[in-house]
Amino acid sequence: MGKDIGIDLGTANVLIHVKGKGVVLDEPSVVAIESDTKRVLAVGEDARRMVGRTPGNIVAIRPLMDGVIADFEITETMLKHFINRVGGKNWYSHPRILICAPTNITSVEQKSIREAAERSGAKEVFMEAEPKAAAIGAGMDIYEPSGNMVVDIGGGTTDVAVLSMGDIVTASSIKMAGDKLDDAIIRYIKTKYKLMIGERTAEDIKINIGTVHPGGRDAGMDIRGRDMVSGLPQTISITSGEIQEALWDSVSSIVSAAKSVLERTPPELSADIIDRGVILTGGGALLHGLDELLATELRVPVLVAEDPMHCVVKGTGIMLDNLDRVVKKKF
Ligand SMILES: Nc1ncnc2c1ncn2[C@@H]1O[C@H](COP(=O)(O)OP(=O)(O)OP(=O)(O)O)[C@@H](O)[C@H]1O
Repeated sequence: MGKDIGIDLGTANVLIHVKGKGVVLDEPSVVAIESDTKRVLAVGEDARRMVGRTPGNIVAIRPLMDGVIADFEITETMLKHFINRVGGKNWYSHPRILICAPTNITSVEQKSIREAAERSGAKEVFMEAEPKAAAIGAGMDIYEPSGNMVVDIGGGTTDVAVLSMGDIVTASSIKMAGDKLDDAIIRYIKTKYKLMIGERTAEDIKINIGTVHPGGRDAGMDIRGRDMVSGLPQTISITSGEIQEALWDSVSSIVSAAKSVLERTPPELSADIIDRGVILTGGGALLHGLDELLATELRVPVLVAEDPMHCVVKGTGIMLDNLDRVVKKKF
């Protein structure tokens, strides 16, 4: 008998839940390949360490971009690799797979996610909207007739949704999330200091000293990059205040997306959201000060879910228990 598995196929990370076992895999969505032979050299964390550090004939690819598949073959290779790793020799037959996707992707994009899962060995593929899985994984009771609002900020997309009676009432999905915040930091440092830094450094800055709440954090960091004028390596010091400035425009789009969903929400459900608060999930929920900024802007309580990066995959795990009943094959 095959086991059912739930997959959070994210732009930044892939997480897999195996029914009866829990979350068994949490790896970056990166594949390193030799460009001339197309041979796969590493997948996941091993490949991530190579990002920005590969010699000419090796490329470290992130096959998903903005929440959707950018490179189909590499996504399939990556999924197969991860599914085999968690199943090992124990897959007696092909598993049923529940996989999540952002809410506003096109039917072609949906089809390509489904096909990648099918070609990775699934017997049957079920798809579910990411914010629904996130809300369930965050412990919200979305099956009651009351309003629950979730903001899931990943690497590629921010998905905002109000859910009631098991379904999405209003939603918005924007291609503004962790990756674009890193890009904003790269651009800021390039413009202000004429210093080129890599994606990994930008992410480290965001996590270690970044904030979006005025005066919320007062930290500093020495960073290294390549001076654009001399072409030589250089070290500079930056502060949390500068990163807040760098992130301002990008974070404003996340705030606007959340506002627009609230504005379209029926008043009874809005009243429930005032009582229960908005729940933040995804890695972006950990961005320093985002909860406070959203609470100020939306004028409702905002809470970060426990273990926000695991909410979607945990949600798939809970839905696996009732796969035939609660999940549609299409959404
Ligand atoms: N402490 C932190 N502060 C700010 N951002 C963080 C922190 N920890 C992780 N992140 C960011 O969270 C993002 C990854 O989150 P997550 O794994 O939820 O995304 P994903 O599910 O792969 O993406 P998507 O749902 O968009 O496809 C990355 O951009 C990462 O930089």
